[in-house]
Amino acid sequence: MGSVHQPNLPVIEFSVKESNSTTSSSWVTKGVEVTRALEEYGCFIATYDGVSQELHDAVFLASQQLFDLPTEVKVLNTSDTPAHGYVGQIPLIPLYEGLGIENATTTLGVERFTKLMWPSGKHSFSENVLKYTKVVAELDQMVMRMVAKSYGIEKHYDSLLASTTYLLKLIKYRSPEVSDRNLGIVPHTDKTFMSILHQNEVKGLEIKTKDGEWIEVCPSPTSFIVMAGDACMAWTNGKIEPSSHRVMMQGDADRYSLGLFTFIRDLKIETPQELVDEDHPLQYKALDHYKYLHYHASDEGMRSKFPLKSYCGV
Ligand SMILES: O=C(O)CCC(=O)C(=O)O
Ligand SMILES: [Fe+2]
Repeated sequence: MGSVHQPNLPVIEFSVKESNSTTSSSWVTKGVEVTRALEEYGCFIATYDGVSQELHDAVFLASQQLFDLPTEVKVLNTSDTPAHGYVGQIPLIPLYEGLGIENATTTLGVERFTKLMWPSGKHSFSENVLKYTKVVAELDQMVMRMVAKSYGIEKHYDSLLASTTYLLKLIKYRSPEVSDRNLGIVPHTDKTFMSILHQNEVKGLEIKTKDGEWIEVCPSPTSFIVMAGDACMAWTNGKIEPSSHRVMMQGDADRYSLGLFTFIRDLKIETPQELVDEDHPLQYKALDHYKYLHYHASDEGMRSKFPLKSYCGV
């Protein structure tokens, strides 16, 4: 190892204060930086002051309490959409357990979930989760507005934003026993529009660069991994390509992570004309995001090496 070159992901600083200064020159410059990072790596590290240390600790504690519930309770979290409900006890990835909260930036969505898990109520869970999702959704919207502005497609982003829904995925990886493989989650790209990941103090997330190297992402309470999903690739005519990532577990501590995922509902995702020309012909037909999620979970979709292309490639 020793001299092996370890590339780093770009780190870009964000502040809640910035979300309204969308015309300042520093905002525009940052937008160019963000877009370049997404084009080059499919993701970047955002440092963000929106989640205080206190809120960080509170949501990870809430997550721990959630996973401590009996399996019979956790499986009550079902969904019509693949991988949006409870996922666990999968032989290929025995360390992994995930629970999804749909409409996670709304009081209704979060309270519905809380009631399902704690029928007699657990106000602190709803309160902290909602605080977290709202402030991280602001980061998502800042990033996407910057990308849209730098491509000159802001008005198209406005209509996408109006149809954006947020799924909060709470994830636990138990520490591997001697007989376990240490694979936490298999290499994959996200089927989302965008994903924002956050991990507790236990590392494990690895991201593959275009050169095929795996980069470890160091956990920090103020760092978020902003990552493009397949739907973003279709929207940007392939300019932004999602990165493959996986989780590898080591040591004897359990790992908790949070993913705030965006999906586009009730609107077909169409590549803006501004991104299509003779040198950049249209790559993807208009995409129904939820139908794509079902396709991806079908036998045909699972067999496909590149499901986005087999589903809606031109
Ligand atoms: O746990 C992590 O850090 C990554 C989770 C992930 O990649 C996913 O849920 O799609
Ligand atoms: Fe992922």
